[in-house]
Amino acid sequence: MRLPRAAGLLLPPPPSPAGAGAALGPRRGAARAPQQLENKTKGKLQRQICQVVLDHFEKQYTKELGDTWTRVRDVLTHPLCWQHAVLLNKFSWSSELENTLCLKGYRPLFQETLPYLPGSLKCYISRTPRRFPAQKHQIGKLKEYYLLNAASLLPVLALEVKDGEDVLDVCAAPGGKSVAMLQCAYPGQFHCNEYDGLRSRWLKQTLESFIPDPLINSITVSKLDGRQIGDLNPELYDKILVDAPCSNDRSWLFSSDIQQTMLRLIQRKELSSLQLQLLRSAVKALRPGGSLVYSTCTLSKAENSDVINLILNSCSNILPVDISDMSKAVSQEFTLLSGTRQHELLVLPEKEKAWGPMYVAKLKKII
Ligand SMILES: C[S@@+](CC[C@H](N)C(=O)[O-])C[C@H]1O[C@@H](n2cnc3c(N)ncnc32)[C@H](O)[C@@H]1O
Repeated sequence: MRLPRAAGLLLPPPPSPAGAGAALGPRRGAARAPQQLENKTKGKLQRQICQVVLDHFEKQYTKELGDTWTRVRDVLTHPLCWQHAVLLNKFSWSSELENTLCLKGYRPLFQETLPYLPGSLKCYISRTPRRFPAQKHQIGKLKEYYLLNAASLLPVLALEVKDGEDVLDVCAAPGGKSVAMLQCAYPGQFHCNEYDGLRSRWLKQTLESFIPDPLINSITVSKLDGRQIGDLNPELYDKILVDAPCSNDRSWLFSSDIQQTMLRLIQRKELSSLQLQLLRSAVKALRPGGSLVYSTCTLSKAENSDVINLILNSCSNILPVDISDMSKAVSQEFTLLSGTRQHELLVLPEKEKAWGPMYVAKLKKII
């Protein structure tokens, strides 16, 4: 089955292996073939930046982020400096894998004390942008690790899922954050939802690749419009993740279909309204006393703090939750936008810390 690429957890193609052509040796006459092969490979790997999107972002993010945007743009437009993290699967743990990672220069991502960091959540990163090979799906065999943008773990850590809690992942495909939550705790009910049919199949396949049998049977996977879940399942969950559909700055910058790109840019304004509706639905689905985390992988203020302000100003039973202790604890590994409020953070990609963009906000329901 050929599956679409992930939104939010996508990684760039790996850097071209050094000297790929040269490795074939210096035979005269044959010299052009490896060079051509190398150029062809490079061509595939060096994806084209979509100028329309870059111009659009340039205008908006210069206004919103000032000089910071220039540094972020330098990372976003150079996939060869993008990094990836290796999230270990506790259900298929291998000491050999950890040894290999260490030998290859990887180290554990979280070395500081965080307000919430279950020992079972293990993630390795490398300073250099090399890519660890992805594992193929094999029927009957669990995968040992998941490759992801390390910032994708921050919404999961902010949610603080504990054993026995009823959890909903509203926009779950391809499933990276669902898998990460299941590394942290054994929820009572775990409900993963994805509206898009194809992506929902992808989500199922991710869960089957990482989660063992008795546990996978207790997970509900649905294909609902997340905007309806609040009415269908009112006050059912202790913890909810709304990892919303968003502009996805990283992948939009490399769009190759100009018509689709123009349409996306025109429809971009409507994303905030969809995000707000998903949040309102999540608020309904939350039990009093429960909490939710909202996240996106865009820098856009309209899709981040503006959406959170709207929900805070329109729902009297919703309060912001202070996540500044977590922000402080992760500030060694992630570059965070300064001046955000205590209930939110924005990860800015930077050289050698090329994680994000990732916006995270935490809210709780009081009655
Ligand atoms: C940012 S991605 C989620 C990534 C996922 N949480 C992960 O970590 O792998 C957002 C997802 O929301 C889905 N989506 C879009 N509209 C939706 C809706 N109305 N209800 C539920 N999901 C929706 C998209 O198809 C997309 O898969």
